[in-house]
Amino acid sequence: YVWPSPQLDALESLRFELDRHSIASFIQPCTFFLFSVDGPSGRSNVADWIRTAYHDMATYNSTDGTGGMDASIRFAEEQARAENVGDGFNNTFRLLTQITTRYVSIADALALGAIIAIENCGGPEIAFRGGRLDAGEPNAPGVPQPEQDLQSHIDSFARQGFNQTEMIGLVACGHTFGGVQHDPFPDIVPALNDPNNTESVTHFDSTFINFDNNVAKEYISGTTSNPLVVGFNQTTNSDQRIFSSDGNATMRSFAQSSQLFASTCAELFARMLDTVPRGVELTEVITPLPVKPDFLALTLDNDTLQFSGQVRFWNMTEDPNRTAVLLWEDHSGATHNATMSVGDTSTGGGTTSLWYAFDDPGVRLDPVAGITRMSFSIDGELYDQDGVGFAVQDAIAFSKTSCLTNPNSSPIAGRFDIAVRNGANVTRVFLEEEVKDSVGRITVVETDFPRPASPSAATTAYSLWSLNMTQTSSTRTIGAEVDGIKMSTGRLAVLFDLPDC
Ligand code: HEM
Repeated sequence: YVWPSPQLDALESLRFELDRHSIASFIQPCTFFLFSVDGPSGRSNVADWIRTAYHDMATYNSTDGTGGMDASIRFAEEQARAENVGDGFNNTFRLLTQITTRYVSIADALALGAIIAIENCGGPEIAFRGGRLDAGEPNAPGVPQPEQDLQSHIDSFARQGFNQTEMIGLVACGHTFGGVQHDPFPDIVPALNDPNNTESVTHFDSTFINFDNNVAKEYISGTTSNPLVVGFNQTTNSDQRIFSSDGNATMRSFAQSSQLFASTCAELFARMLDTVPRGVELTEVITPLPVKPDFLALTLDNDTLQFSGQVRFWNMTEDPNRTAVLLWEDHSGATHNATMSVGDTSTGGGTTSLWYAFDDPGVRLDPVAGITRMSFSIDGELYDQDGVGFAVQDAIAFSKTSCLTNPNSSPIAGRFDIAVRNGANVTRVFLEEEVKDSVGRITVVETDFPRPASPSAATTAYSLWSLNMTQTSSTRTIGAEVDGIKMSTGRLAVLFDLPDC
């Protein structure tokens, strides 16, 4: 995709800058389980997330297009059903809702969590698309249960959009992680009284914390202890019935080839996560941008416009001899350049990225000339998104005239000034505040800056729009409507660091 795209940019960061976001910290190491009470529980966040994603999807009805990945399993009413026994679903949302924003739905967070868990615990790379929408109410039931017979499972997976071979695959792919707990399934697995497995989990294979084909190898060699294969209760041996339903052909092929198992699972997991209610349009598969600007900020300081930001170069490591240059074009078509300084690195997707910065206060621009787009040059090689450049919107900027009108009040009060470019088609400037609706979906509440009756000129190029506000604990950012299109600057509207008026 072409940068900027707020939703794709946000999803791309979560997917590929693992060490900068909280998701990865919950699955490092893959044995990590945040909710253990009495020591090692035998459970993991990883297994919880993957099972939750499957149970969310399993309500899909391919005939009428209802159900699917829409985070409806967050509703207590779904979790109260026998098909969703256990606290793993609640645990999952307690962690994964930490990364939801207006751009990242709860269902996208769930899909991302499952993908990052699988990939980072030995699994194959899985194609990730974003754009799932969160259900406003529970879906109809439909998750398979171990005591159902084979035909019910074949029918159930067919309703979900998977044929019999794919059913065998998806169950094996899921059951390479985790196991069955005694508490929710006392009729399937025994209490273990093991201080290293406090929740009495009988695991599906001997390597239950990571992805591999041992679930198939141990099944075929007859050494498995999968409680849904060799459980003492025949009725609940659903994996046994499913795995053997084609004469073990599929499981044998998985046991023989770890590569076939990995590639089959990559495809089936992607399809599972992309099974969404009819009408929901997913984005393209998100791949890392080779060059990605971020944290851009424009600040009007008297007669200069300061432009700061960072840019990430995918799969690049530091080299002190390199010259990294920011190039930008102004409204008159002239180009300018500045050398960037080397900043941080970030890792994710098995790759290290290098960040260059044109950090605070950044480069100084003539406000009249402004900026329209930028590109980057590394040792003379130009990065300009195939000629389109990286568009920069200078219609609005934060103005340094912003100040505290009442620094001693509680909460403190101040005036936020936004500089609006003269001649730009800016119809609104507003505060954005992300709030959760009654079912946990994030929406944005906007508070308009009054349009000044006679704009006070900040410079020859910009006029000020002002809003008096008090400090609240919630995070607010600045947005505007430019040429009829809403945009967010991402700029935080915080009062604490402003000078007194
Ligand atoms: C007929 C289909 C299936 C049945 C009857 C079934 C049944 C079960 C049962 C009874 C458990 C134990 C849950 C617990 O103790 O908390 C379990 C765990 C699990 N299932 Fe399935 N499952 C099926 C398909 C799938 C599929 C398709 C996936 C994913 C692709 C999946 C992923 C998991 C995972 C990751 C766990 C481990 C959870 C943990 O250890 O906390 N299952 N399954």
